Amino acid sequence: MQYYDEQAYQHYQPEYDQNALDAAYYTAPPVFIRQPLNYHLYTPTTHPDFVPAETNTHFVPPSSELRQLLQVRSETIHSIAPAGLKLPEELQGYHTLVPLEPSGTGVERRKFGNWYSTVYRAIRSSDGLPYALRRIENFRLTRQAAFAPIEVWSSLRHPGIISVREAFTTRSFDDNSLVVVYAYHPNSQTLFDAHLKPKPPTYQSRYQHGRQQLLLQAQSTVIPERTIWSYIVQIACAVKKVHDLSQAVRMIDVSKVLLTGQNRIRISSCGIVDVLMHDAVQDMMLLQQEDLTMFGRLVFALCCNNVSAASPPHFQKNLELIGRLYSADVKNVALFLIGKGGPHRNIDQLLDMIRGKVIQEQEEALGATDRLEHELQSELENARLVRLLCKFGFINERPEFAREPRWSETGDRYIIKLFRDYVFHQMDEQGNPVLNMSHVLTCLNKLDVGTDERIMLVARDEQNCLVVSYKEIKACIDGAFT
Ligand SMILES: Nc1ncnc2c1ncn2[C@@H]1O[C@H](COP(=O)(O)OP(=O)(O)OP(=O)(O)O)[C@@H](O)[C@H]1O
Repeated sequence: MQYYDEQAYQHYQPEYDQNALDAAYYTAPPVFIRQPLNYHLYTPTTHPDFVPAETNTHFVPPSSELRQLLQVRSETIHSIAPAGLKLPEELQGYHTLVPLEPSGTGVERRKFGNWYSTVYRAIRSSDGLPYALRRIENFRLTRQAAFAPIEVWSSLRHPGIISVREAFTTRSFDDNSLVVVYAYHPNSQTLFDAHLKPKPPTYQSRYQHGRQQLLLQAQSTVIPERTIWSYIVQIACAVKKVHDLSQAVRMIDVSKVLLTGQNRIRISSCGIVDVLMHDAVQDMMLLQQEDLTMFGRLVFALCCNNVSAASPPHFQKNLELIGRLYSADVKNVALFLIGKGGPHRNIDQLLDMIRGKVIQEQEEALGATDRLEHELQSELENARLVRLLCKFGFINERPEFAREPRWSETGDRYIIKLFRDYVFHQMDEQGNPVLNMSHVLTCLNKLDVGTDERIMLVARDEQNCLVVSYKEIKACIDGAFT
């Protein structure tokens, strides 16, 4: 059985030190002490050879990392905005706004078409859930009909597209703003931030003449080919879905495609361009062609680590760079998308070109569902054991009911008390308490099932002992609880 994984904590930074604790003890404000969680206290149900929980699979990180990732996401959801931002208290049924991007002087702002935009997280009052609100500043809606595309987008669900909830205009920011509400994916990053943003050099250690040296080294900016293919397949599937509905995505850009999980990307900001450009007459065929071109530019940008890699005057040089860094297939896809596939190219032709890669992606995705099912299995155990412990909590040690025959620790209830001692209060030869988590989990799992295995329960004074099966103890607990 694998339990507590020490390695999972080697990067753990306790958020306190003794001085801070002492100071906090004597001065009133309470401190939040974060205890490291035992992410690994679960009983595996399948041999790791079949569902490798420790290895890093394409979409799912190892168990310990996965749990920490989910924990950090949960912490992010509950974080609050720094004071003094003067954000609206309430906005069309949303509250507790938190900006998702830095603001203020010195922060470079890119435009969304002709408009500045800001993304906030906010809680929707009606369901208490977090959403992402993209606000387009200083936008005046001329006709209500401009919201028609939002209806279409809000009924579209696809794993490669961030779902749209609704859109509205508001004056709560002291201007005319358009707000489109999306599903919120905590801790997601734009592809630009994840891959193209210049990264600070890191220290690498190496040994020379028997001594360790730390050297500053630039981080590699080359995205592995496997990742590039995964992104291409995911975007292609999302575009296919949209084009099949006779719509166009209209915004495929490294700053608008989000990395929401390990190698998992989703197109964000859908529907906004449709509202902003509602008054312009549009030919859907042309817009769909434009989608493919934007997709091609994105592939160029990712492969060359340069947002404008597909633009003149360096197009040819960058094409050669792709040829050097990646296989001919990647280069062909980039060229096809950028326009060399002819004026009538379509998403189905692209999907035909990358069939092998789509199959590989499908296998990885099925592997990921197996892995997650395996992880869920341990959570299931978790929930059952918590329920069992709650029952124990209700039943054990009720001195106030000592004379009440239905509660007192006689008969069946005496067995429960002895079992509690057997599970939690074991002593070693020197009389020290034994804190053996795997013993506790094994006992509780057997109790949960009610196995026929028999154990010997010894009274504290060691004068009496009882041999009972887990099945009998389970019946005692159920009886007492009921
Ligand atoms: N649906 C969402 N869920 C979670 N985070 C999101 C969502 N949409 C956007 N974000 C986050 O909000 C931040 C700002 O998004 P935005 O699209 O404005 O990116 P940007 O890089 O700041 O681009 P721009 O300069 O165009 O504003 C990004 O960090 C992005 O990850």
